Amino acid sequence: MLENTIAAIGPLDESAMTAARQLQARLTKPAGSLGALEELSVRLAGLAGSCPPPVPDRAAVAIFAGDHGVHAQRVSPWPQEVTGQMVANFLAGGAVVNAFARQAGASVTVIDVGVAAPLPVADVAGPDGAGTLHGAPEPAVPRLVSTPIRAGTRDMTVTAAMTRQEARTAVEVGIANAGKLVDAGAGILLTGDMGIANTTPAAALIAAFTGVDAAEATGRGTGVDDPTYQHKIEVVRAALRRHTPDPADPLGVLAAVGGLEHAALTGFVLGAAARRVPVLLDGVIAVSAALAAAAFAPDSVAAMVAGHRSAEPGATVALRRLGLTPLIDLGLRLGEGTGALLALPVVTGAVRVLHEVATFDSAGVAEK
Ligand SMILES: Cc1cc2ncn([C@H]3O[C@H](COP(=O)(O)O)[C@@H](O)[C@H]3O)c2cc1C
Ligand SMILES: O=C(O)c1cccnc1
Repeated sequence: MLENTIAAIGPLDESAMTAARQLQARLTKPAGSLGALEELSVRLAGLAGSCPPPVPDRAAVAIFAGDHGVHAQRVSPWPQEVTGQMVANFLAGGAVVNAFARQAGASVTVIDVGVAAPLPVADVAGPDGAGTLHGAPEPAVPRLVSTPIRAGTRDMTVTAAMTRQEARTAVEVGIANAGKLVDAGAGILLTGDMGIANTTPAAALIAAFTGVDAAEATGRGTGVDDPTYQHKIEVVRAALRRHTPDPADPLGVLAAVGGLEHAALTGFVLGAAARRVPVLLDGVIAVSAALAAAAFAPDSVAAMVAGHRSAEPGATVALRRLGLTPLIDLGLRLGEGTGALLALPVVTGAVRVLHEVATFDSAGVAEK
């Protein structure tokens, strides 16, 4: 499945992009006045192979959840059980991602690729547990997809986080879920993540794929103090020294220093690119996975839209390498898919312009 997906990923359609540029020039606004939205609309036309491209409606956020053996190195102040507890919170509709998904009208799917604790989902009451909704579209009930690959990764400072086969299975779970959501009608996919300690493998992936030092790729995650931050950098450095991952072998990099949700997100991005559907990236976990996707298939970058600039320094390193400019920059450092959801109306707006705005000719507006 991985090889077929990579083979299906191709470049943008130049003629659709030319048509979109020409249409932008005829719309009733000064040329270039929509800034980054104009180039985004052109790129989405190239991705869809049509002008205008479809409005990216029926947005779907996929939250890949997993645990991390490297948690044993005390790289996060939070106990590992929080991963499963937050999954239950997502399913009950009570997390920040749920509030933003209701606002954006996006569906929420949680995919368990390796949460260590048994999920306490039997107690989940449903979306009404989230309290009163104010004027939001009726929320789709968050769904759980249960495809655990192992009960968390191994500790990457001791051994490879995953076998190559486990990493491949996780990538393929991501591809399969992208395909299922697109088949169900999603016009845009959004990345989400949950996994206590997952900013540590994200930093290791970013250092491995870009070659920056561990100190540049590593951030404070949920908010570690100064001594823990220095220790976290050393943990990332030790893992890289142990495995010397080869950036030309993305499956090997994911297996050595990645996480189950990072690998699944890699597949999710590849799956979106293969189906020529845009994938809106969230924060540092998403962009670390996007680097792996770009290593598998350089053309997959054409399907990626950077939702926001995470406060994690590694995110900026990764975005620079991918050549992506984030749509919003609000100092967020939460994950879950929250930054991607906030950026969704920007993407929808960029495409809606091509569908709905009058031309100088049709509206009888004089040109300069
Ligand atoms: C209550 C809570 C909700 C979260 N939602 C996302 N994350 C985020 O924080 C975690 C990564 O940070 P670190 O590497 O420092 O552990 C991930 O689970 C990520 O999704 C959360 C973290 C917590 C504690
Ligand atoms: O950028 C993110 O997505 C992020 C940052 C800190 C903690 N968890 C996620």
